[in-house]
This record gives sequence, structure tokens and C-alpha cells, in this order.
Amino acid sequence: MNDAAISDADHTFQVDLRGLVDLLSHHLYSSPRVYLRELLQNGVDAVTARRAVDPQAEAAITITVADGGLRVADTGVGLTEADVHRFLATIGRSSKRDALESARRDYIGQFGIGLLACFVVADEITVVTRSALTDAPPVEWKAGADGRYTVRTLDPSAHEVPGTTVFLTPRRGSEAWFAPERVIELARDFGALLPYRVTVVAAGEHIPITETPAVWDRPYPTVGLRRAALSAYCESRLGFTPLDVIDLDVPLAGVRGAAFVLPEAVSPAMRGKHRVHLKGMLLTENADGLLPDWAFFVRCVVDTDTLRPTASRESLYDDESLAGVRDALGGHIRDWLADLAAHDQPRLARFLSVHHLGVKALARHDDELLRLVLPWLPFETTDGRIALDEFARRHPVVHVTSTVEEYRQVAPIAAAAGLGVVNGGYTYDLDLVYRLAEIRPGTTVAELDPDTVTAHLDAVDPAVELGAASFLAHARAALDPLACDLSLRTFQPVTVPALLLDGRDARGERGRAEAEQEAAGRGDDLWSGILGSLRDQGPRAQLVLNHLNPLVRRIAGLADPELARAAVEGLYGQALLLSHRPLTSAETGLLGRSFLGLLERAVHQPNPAE
Ligand SMILES: Nc1ncnc2c1ncn2[C@@H]1O[C@H](COP(=O)(O)OP(=O)(O)OP(=O)(O)O)[C@@H](O)[C@H]1O
Repeated sequence: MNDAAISDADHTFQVDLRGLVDLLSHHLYSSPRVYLRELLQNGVDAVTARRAVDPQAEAAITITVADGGLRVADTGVGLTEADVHRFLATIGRSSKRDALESARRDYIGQFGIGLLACFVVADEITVVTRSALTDAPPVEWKAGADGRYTVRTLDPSAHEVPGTTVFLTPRRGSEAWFAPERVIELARDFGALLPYRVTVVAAGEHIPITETPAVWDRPYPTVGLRRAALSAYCESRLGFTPLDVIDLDVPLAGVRGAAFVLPEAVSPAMRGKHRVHLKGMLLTENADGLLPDWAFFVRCVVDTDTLRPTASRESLYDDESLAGVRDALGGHIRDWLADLAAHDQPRLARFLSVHHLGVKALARHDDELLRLVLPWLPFETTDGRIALDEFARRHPVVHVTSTVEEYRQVAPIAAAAGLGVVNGGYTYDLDLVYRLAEIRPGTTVAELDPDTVTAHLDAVDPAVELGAASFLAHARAALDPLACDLSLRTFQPVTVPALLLDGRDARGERGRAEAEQEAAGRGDDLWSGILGSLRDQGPRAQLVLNHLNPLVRRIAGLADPELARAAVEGLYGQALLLSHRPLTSAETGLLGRSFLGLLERAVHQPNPAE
């Protein structure tokens, strides 16, 4: 044999089973509890395979907890000795993958690694199996976590009927996974919806595990009883009493189940936590991606026979089928909402009082739904917390603020002056209010801008304006570098001396003015020149002084330029603080200057006693 012949020889990969089991237990499965799921699943698939050839064959899986160990027996198809070598002893090989496409869809398993999950809790697996397809005697397969296995033929009396029994003894430290109550709990969790009868036998007692048909598939005499049964199911499986129950049924994707409306508001960021069964077997209690993001107000329990699991079988494979199911389930939730809007407004109102945020998120992308739920969606407005549609009926021009602070400060004054204002500062509200114009012809939506508010405030008597001319000239000169105009008006309440109005554009202008000053401070003439040239085009903020306010009346009479400047800067600063906006460095400087200037004047007043 020459060198070339040696190097060309075929070699076979060796698998280090210990390394593989370590990988599975620490990186693939989230908990050793999956060992029971894999055993159950193999039992179910084996029965399915047997029933494909013998539809009348018994279909039962019995888990017996005894002597600290576990025995899982099924009445499935069983294995011949050749099958044992081929399927049990070959990692990654699955008889289900070899099956015809049509039959493959009936099985839960597909990867050929599930049995290894038993090595997460046991050092040895013993399988005694007898094929239902041949007359071959039973075979025993004993495999160790070190990768060695033995196969021997048994006397027919060792397994009198076809089927398979798997024996496990816990590894030291894993005993808790074999405790009867733990086994019953795991079996119920994973197996309650399986299509064949599953029983746990512990201390001589036979405990039924399967509760089929699923609660959503059972017949009920009335709609009320059905709701009550589903609510109780939600309580036991998801831990809350739902506000409402929505039936889910997507026949094309073989998805059935229910969506339960959460009784309390949750953050839109809190998604997932859906319970998904695959052909009855619980896949995960934490499925994400099953519903559109906007449907964060429901939790689902579904059974599906088309969605694909990942190899860990603990989440759904994110593919086109899942996307299709997500759309279809989203459609169900939307239809439910539309139905409430049309036929059951009290229930809709109860739902909206908890989940209006979710519905607003949904309605933003869905005109039809927006039209449907709009009459009941609550918004904060100057007419109180009312529906947008009702508000639009009262106010042909709907003014909206883009921040909560702006609303708090300006809306009461604007409302007193006869303007209708909606607070657009909360999540989604601004978008929705603007969309109103498209959906409701004849309605105008406008940002609450400084000019509109000022125009609605009562002008002062021309004689008063004339008397304050000197003060106003000094004050305007003081505010000009801040890109702010000044006007004198009267408005309620009298306790508010000044109102600072700056729409979104004016805020941009304030930023520009700040940048210009900074550039000038750095001696950057070119940049400050460019910024300066933009100045005249920029919208300006408005400081509106309230001539009903006694302090303002006195200030308006000031003739001393220095005092007038300090006073108006003080009023500007106070109005700015009330608006809760972040201060620019120029504004912080102005506030400090004005406060100290006024303090200085206060302490320099001649003492009448002297
Ligand atoms: N109880 C059983 N009865 C009959 N055959 C079985 C049984 N358990 C396992 N097998 C055979 O052993 C093969 C490997 O099983 P294993 O659980 O490792 O993988 P799988 O079920 O095919 O796929 P998955 O990794 O997705 O669970 C199966 O395909 C099946 O042929």
C-alpha cells in the first residue's frame, strides 16, 4: 500500500458522547426537565407509527415511578435489532426523517437527538423493545453516557406485546427529577394535550395525565360556560383571570387555542410568554414572535401541527410559516376588537380603560380599526379625558401639543381663551391626533403654535400698551438675542405672570441661536456668520406677559432700562422653568444674571430708617 492510498482512505467521524451530552445539557436545553418530554414524545411518535399500519392498535403511554427510577412504556411500533443499531445507537439519525413527507408531518420528533436528553439525568439508558412489524423477539439495548452500548435478544416473555419500555435510574444529584410528584408535574405540563392516553403510576396509584380534547375544543352548552371554562384554564396555566377570552383558529396552519386578555396594563415592551404546544406536546411557555408586537395585551395558549420547533424544542423556528400564523392570529385579535366596538361597547370600554395604549399602537397602522375604535379611545384634552371623535365634534380645529409639559403649561390658558387642545405628549397620541384629519373629513389638526395662542389671548387697551412702551422697548431688546418676541396680553389665571410659547420650530430656532452664540464665543466667525444669516427666517418664541397680574402691571411701568431688563429676564426665566424644558447655557446664564441683578438692587435700596 503506498502513501497516497493511505491518505485517500475513508475515515468516519468519532463522537465523544460525554462532550455531546455536556453540550446538550448546558447549552441546548434550558433544564434537565426536558428528559421526560423527550421520552413522552418518542412514545407518542412510536404509537403514531404503529397506528399508521394498524389503526386499531392500543395507544397508551405509561410512566411508572418505582424504586427511585422510572419506566416509560408505550404500545408503539417497537424496534427490531437492526432498528436499534440504526436509530437508537446512531446519533442524529431519526426514523422519522426517513419517513415519507406525508407521514413525517405526523411526528413530533425529527432530529434524532432527543433520547440523549436522558443522559442529562441518568448515566445509563435501558430500552427493551419488540417490533410490531415483525415476529422478531424483543431486544434489550443498554447504553452508557460514555458511548458504549450492548444489544441482546430476550425471551419473548420479557416483552409480551409489541412496544417499547425505557428504564432510567437517576444519576447522583438528579434524584429530584424522578420524585413522583415532580414526574407527575412534568408529565402534566408536557403531556396534558397529547393525543394518546398518558398515565403516571406511582405508589400503586394510576394518575391520568391527558386532558383531551383541549379545553377550547370541548363542547359547551352555553357561551358563558365556555368562557368560564377557558378563564379557569387560563388561571391554572397562566396564573391570571383574564379580562376576556379570544378564540384562535387558523385551520390552514393547524393552529387552535385561545388568547387571554391580561387584566392589568403591561409595558408594550413585555412580549412573549405564550404557551405553545406542538401536536399536543408543550413546546414552550415562553414563545415569542407568535403574535404581532402590538398585541402585547394578550397571552396565548395554542396547539399547532405545522410550526417548526428549534432543535432544543424550546422555541419556535422563525420562518415564513410563523410569520403567516402571526398575521392570522393578529387578524383574530383585531376582529375581536372590531366586534366589541360594533356590538359590546361596555366591554370595549372596560378593555380600553386597561389597554388603551396597546390599541393606540395598533390603530396607528390600521385605518379601519382606527375608525372603529376612535369613538372610544380616551385622550387627555382641555375638555377633560374624552374620546377624540367627541372632541373633534366640539372643536373643528383640534390643536395638539407635542409634549406633556407644553400641554400642562399652555393648555389651561389656551382653553380659557376658547381653544380646544389635546395633549399629544403621550406615546402614540400625537400620531393618532394627526391621523384624525384623514379619517374624519372636515376636521383640521394643528400644532398649538405661539401665534395661535397669542392671537386668542385678549389684547390690552391701546392706552395701556402706550404707557408701557418704554418698558416694552427695553424688554424686547433684552429678549431679542434669545430669539424671543414679547407681547402684552390679558389672560386667566391672573396668578400666571408670563407664558412662554415656543412651538417645535421655535425650539429649533433656540438651538440655532445657542449654536450661533457658542460659535461667536469661540471666535468662529464663519460658522457664527452662517448661523446668524439663518436667523431672520427662523420662527421665534413668544413671551406673553399677563397684564392682569399685579406684578406685571408694576413691571410694565418701569422706565429704568436696567431694571426693566432684569425684570423681563426674570419673568422669562420663570416661564422657562415652568415649561420644564432643558435650559441652554445662555438661558442658565440669563437666569443667574437676572436673579443676582435683582438681588443686588434689593439690597441696595436706601433704608428709609437711615
Ligand atoms: N419509544 C420508541 N419506540 C420506537 N422507536 C423509538 C422510541 N424511542 C426512540 N425510537 C427510535 O429512535 C430514534 C431516535 O430517537 P430520538 O429521540 O433520539 O430522536 P427523534 O425522536 O427521531 O428526533 P428528535 O431528536 O427530534 O426527538 C427515533 O427516530 C426512533 O426511530
